Amino acid sequence: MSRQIRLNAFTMNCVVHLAPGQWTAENDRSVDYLKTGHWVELARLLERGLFDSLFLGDITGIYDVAGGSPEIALRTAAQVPMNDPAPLIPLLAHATEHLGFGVTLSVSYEHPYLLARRLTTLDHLSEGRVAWNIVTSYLDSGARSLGRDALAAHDARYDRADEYLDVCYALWEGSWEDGAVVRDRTTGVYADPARIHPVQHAGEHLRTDGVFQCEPSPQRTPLLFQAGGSDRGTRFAARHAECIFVGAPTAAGLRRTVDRLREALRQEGRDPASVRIFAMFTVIVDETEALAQARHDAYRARVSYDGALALLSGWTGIDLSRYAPDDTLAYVDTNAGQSALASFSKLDPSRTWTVRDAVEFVGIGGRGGVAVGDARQVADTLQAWMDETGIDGFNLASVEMPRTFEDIVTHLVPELQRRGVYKTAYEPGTLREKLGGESARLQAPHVGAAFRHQNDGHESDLRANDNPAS
Ligand SMILES: Cc1cc2nc3c(=O)[nH]c(=O)nc-3n(C[C@H](O)[C@H](O)[C@H](O)COP(=O)(O)O)c2cc1C
Repeated sequence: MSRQIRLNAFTMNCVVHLAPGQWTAENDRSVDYLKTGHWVELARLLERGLFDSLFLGDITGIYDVAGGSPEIALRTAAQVPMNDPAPLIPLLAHATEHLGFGVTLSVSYEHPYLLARRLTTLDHLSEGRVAWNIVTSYLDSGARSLGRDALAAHDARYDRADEYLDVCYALWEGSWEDGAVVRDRTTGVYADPARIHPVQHAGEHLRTDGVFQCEPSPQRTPLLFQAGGSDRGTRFAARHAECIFVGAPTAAGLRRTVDRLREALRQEGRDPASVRIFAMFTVIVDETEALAQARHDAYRARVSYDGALALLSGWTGIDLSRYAPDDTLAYVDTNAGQSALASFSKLDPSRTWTVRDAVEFVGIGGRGGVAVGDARQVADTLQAWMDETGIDGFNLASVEMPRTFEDIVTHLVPELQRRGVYKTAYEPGTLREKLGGESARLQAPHVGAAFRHQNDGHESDLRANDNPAS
């Protein structure tokens, strides 16, 4: 039987996500990102299309690498202005029943105690439908805005992130035992203090000493997503991620990334098939191939080259405005996102990219593949990418908001269902269970499961510093 294709919608709480220039079209609703009704309608549309989740990217800082200033990004709205994604989630959870919500939160600028509390709150209010996209942040402008001299070194960001995750696991899994919440109206006891444990951690980067402030949410640890593809990022993903988000413009390049990730999972002692890998992708689908092509041509004509240049320069950390458009992109290690530059250089040696090629490519859908056609053609392409690369599904970006997602729900989803490669109903349970997890909670051999309090169901005699985060 053909493998099931999973779909998430990939967007950000802003005007321009991965399609600079498109907001200027009369029918495009991207500027409505400030309105609650816009988001509620989008979430309901995605749920009608049985998407697994609305995946919200986020960045800290603005794109000021191109031209050495924020001018281009501000003028073209290239991921600025950008609102906070997290407050959307309770609103959208209330408007839907099954749709999951991926939220990007950086580990670089806030203490894990606060971030863990925010995610627990979201997991409660969505009844277990939250995923966390763990990022370490790659913009120097963000570091400076938050009072740092500069962005921390690339691999050091991941080292600190490893410790950060250990503190989060201890808070989510180890502080409150199952059964600690008694809620006994007769005795007036809400929680049993004997079953609630302070987390004591004094590590290289982080310290905490205290009881977690929140009672356990349905998933405790939210479903964990990660998206960094450098060598160090891949090791981080292999240790923590339950879902991995990758982006490469060609199937051959993507295959290399996926193979590397599955191998890293094996080395980490995890079943490589237990982690779901999603590829960034853009679909332009319509009733006929001619209609889809015409739409694609119109989109191409509207791409803001400057906006795309600002994005790609920010992702790679290289000011591409300083190069001639016909210069070839070559790989160098940078302190920003290493995998972004690799996508357009060393990842697929069969293809060379000039600066212009890469910027124009990024103008529709970022670093991911693009499929244009009628439903059968697009379904063929998605199935071919699944087979060729070994991914589990796609994070689909929009070009025209919300038309791209409307067309997917109207044309593509029924075609995938007819082929038996797409669900016809949601699975019950939390987001982790809907995505194939055996339980709402993290399970061994995932590293986070080891932080669970071992004494569930019995009188506690554990000292807090028995906790593995100590
Ligand atoms: C598909 C994809 C999506 C990403 N989305 C975000 C995001 O929303 N916010 C963010 O700060 N970083 C995002 N990143 C960047 C990564 O989290 C990471 O910081 C960056 O790729 C640098 O790490 P690397 O050198 O290991 O690739 C994304 C990366 C990829 C590949």
